[in-house]
Amino acid sequence: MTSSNISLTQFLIEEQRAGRVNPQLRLLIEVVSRACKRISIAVGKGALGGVLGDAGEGGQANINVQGEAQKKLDVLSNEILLEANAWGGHLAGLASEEMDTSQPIPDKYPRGNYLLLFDPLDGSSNIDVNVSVGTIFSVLRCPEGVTSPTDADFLQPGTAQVAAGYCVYGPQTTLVLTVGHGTHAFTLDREAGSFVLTTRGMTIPQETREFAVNMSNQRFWEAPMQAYIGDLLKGSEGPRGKDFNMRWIASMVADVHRILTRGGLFSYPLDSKCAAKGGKLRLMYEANPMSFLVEQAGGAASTGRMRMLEVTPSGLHMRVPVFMGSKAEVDAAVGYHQAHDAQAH
Ligand SMILES: O=P(O)(O)OC[C@H]1O[C@](O)(COP(=O)(O)O)[C@@H](O)[C@@H]1O
Ligand SMILES: [Mg+2]
Ligand SMILES: [Mg+2]
Repeated sequence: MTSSNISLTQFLIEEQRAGRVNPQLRLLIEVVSRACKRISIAVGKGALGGVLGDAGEGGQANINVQGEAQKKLDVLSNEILLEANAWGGHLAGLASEEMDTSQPIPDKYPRGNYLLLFDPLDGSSNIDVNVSVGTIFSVLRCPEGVTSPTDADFLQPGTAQVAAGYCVYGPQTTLVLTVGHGTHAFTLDREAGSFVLTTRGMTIPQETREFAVNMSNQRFWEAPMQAYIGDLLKGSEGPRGKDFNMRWIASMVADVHRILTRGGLFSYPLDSKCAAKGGKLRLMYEANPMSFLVEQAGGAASTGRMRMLEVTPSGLHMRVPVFMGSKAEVDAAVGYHQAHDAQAH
């Protein structure tokens, strides 16, 4: 990454002058980035901050709306994002992977025009073992005339997003952002306390020799996924004619960050364990914001059967199969699904 002297604040002012963000959206992104700084500090303290381990009392785990045991840092990150965004006047409502329903901004605060959705801490299983985790966020417009939004107001396709981003808490804390005009990376200068633009216009190579998937689920996958990965594993001796490498961090933010940096395919396909739920990853908090960032960097994102950003959400916590990254490789994976479905009819 090349360093610049442009802070996130300066970048957003430039974007505002160019007419690509308005003052309310600029404030929203600033507030989210400040919350990410606070989460980064909490993650960095680890055991010293008493933030590791499961949330809950008396040995009883807290189970969230996803049916998953919450980590202390899941709860803390959620609270940091809620608290930071409640009173600024830039939002009409918020929704989080960790909350059952959306929350309108309380009456005592001014309301803005935007809806914010987030996965406060992605890759929770990696928190306790000191492997990168992150925050993912998506911004939608509040429908015209709605002053107190309900869940239904959030059910907009990914194409309606006005901004999306993630912050990965790894060896460096990096915020990656799109407002619909390219995907840009900002690295946290820990001493100065500000995010500095380090890559303007991230670009994902079209071709790749690297894929990311949880291989332990192989026997639970659908036939087209079995066929696709089977051919990748045959390498130079198979129909793809080249050897592939595999990486799986099990933090979507970290896996997608690698792909935005050097290319690759990220996949969490449908499997028989998660089929009843529709998939593992969440459309509104994970798949849509990441798909927007990946498309803005020249990549592609699909469910395997349709463009991710065109999926009509049926619920706030809807889950979907995910394929994203280098365009030629996403197209290849989609091709296996199309061929299978065509044969089945
Ligand atoms: O443990 P698995 O099945 O490999 O799943 C890993 C995936 O689950 C996730 O951790 C889900 O996100 P949360 O940690 O926010 O629930 C993704 O980040 C990651 O890609
Ligand atoms: Mg997640
Ligand atoms: Mg999470």
